[in-house]
Amino acid sequence: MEPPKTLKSNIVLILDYGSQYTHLITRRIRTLSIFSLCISGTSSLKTITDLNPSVIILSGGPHSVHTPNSPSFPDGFVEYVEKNGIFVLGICYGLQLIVQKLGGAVAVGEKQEYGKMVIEVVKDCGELFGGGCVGEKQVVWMSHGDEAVSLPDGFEVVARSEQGAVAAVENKCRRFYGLQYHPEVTHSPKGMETLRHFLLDVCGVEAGWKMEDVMEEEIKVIRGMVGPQDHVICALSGGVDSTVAATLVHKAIGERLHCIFVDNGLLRCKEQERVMETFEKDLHLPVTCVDASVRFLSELKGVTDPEKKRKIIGKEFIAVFDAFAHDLEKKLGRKPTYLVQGTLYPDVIESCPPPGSGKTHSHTIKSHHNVGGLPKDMKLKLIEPLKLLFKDEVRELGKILDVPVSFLKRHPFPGPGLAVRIPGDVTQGNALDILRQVDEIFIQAIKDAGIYDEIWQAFAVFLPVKTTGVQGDQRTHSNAVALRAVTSHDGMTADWYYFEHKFLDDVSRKICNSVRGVNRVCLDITSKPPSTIEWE
Ligand SMILES: Nc1ncnc2c1ncn2[C@@H]1O[C@H](COP(=O)(O)OP(=O)(O)OP(=O)(O)O)[C@@H](O)[C@H]1O
Ligand SMILES: O=c1[nH]c(=O)c2[nH+]cn([C@@H]3O[C@H](COP(=O)(O)O)[C@@H](O)[C@H]3O)c2[nH]1
Ligand SMILES: NC(=O)CC[C@H](N)C(=O)O
Ligand SMILES: [Mg+2]
Repeated sequence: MEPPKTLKSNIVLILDYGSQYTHLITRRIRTLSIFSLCISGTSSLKTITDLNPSVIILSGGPHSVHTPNSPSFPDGFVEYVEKNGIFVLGICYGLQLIVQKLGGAVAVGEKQEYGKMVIEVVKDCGELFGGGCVGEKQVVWMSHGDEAVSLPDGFEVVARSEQGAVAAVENKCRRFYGLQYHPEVTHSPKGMETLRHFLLDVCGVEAGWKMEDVMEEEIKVIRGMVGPQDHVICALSGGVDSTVAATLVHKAIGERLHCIFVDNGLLRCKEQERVMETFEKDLHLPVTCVDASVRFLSELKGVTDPEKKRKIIGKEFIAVFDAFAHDLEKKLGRKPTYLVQGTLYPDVIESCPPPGSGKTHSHTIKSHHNVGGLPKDMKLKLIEPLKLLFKDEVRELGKILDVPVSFLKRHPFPGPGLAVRIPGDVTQGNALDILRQVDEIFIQAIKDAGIYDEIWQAFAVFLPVKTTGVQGDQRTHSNAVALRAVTSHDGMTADWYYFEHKFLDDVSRKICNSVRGVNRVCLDITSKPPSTIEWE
């Protein structure tokens, strides 16, 4: 994206070192009406100077600054920023990079800090948190194993974690600042306030950039891509993303859009019937349902590696879409050339570094079936109008497009469905059947308790272990299941949901009493990070 000319001096440039959250930083800053742009952390000095930023943010990342060949800013960077009065903020790896490059030291920390932490402001009159707040505590989200053990000359510690580790540093004169935690994630409740204060008050950036109207822009792009006679197919899952994507594309090309819902054998209890009914009743979009469960399950038989499972699912989806395009060709006399998917930015971030995004140092966490899981030789060209948006933004867009609230409020359900909730072979024993029953009881209990909307996503997991139980005075050796419910804003970070004990007690008894083959119920109490939301 080209920076707007008029705001050249108000650009916040993000140098990406591979953090899973780099694009959240970009997004959060844009919500402050400040233009921000993300490029690779190892970009040349010329690329950086050409953009003429007023603030540079160095992102987090999976590498350690004390290991050889870890990514860094180019030679001459420090001299350039100091000469031009540019403010630099390092976040996590970025802080460690500043410390190390300017003459301090970073080492593997005595304790690692993952997830929720409390930090305390230890310096009065610091710039990052403003004056007069020494002693103030706040909850922040950490994800690091290294720590700054000695600071470069002129730097001061402004905040420490409750474990005593450096949490924020600054050197006012040289305009270098660092946060060891992630202010950009919503699990750092005061993070946005700190970013706003830093950019507006400390750096003096002027907020004037308005987010373009995504809907109008996307409609223009789609009309430009698809010829006036071309037909397009849309993979519709009944979830929020594909529903919003379909509605948007329908607005752009009308009747030439053909939606397909695939039963891949990995759906939840009665999902096919429920989804088809709601499409017809609420959405008024024509949808063809294809039952492809046999081919998906036979391809998955005996496969235990999570990434292999995801790739197989991605490939099968495309094979089904190709066959649908072929059928349509017979009917319409013209083969659809485009496939609409409701791919979101987090799918892309976690699957692979998107080309041109500057994300060249990140690790692949998992191949989302609709991104990293796609076959290389697929013929249909992709239309993914939501590819740069996060879930909460898609819900906003859905509202503008008048998508019924019933759709927008649905918990996400991944395309690979129950396959990523049965670690190992999905076809083992009657795992799918057991999981469907347990999931149905759990979700119904959540709805009955009136807490569905408080939870971002909830589901059951089939554990491929057998444990000993006593049921009806008989010894049983049956499966265990786990329950997972999380709160989140965009699926990039998540916290586990605090159920009341009575709810858990009721639901656990109900599961063991009604689902044959289960004699133990566990609760997943891990945040993301260190876990991911799905188990595979
Ligand atoms: N059963 C399915 N049939 C057809 N397409 C599907 C199916 N499951 C997933 N897809 C495609 O894969 C994309 C990604 O799936 P994903 O679950 O992330 O999104 P969604 O289902 O649209 O929304 P949500 O995340 O709210 O469930 C979907 O947008 C859709 O294009
Ligand atoms: O359509 C999808 N295809 C996939 O392959 C996939 N993997 C994870 N998810 C969903 O993404 C969100 C984040 O999940 P994770 O923390 O497990 O990565 C959660 O909402 C997950 O349900 C997927 N959605
Ligand atoms: N999230 C990060 O930026 C982590 C930085 C570094 N890899 C560490 O573990 O300390
Ligand atoms: Mg889905």
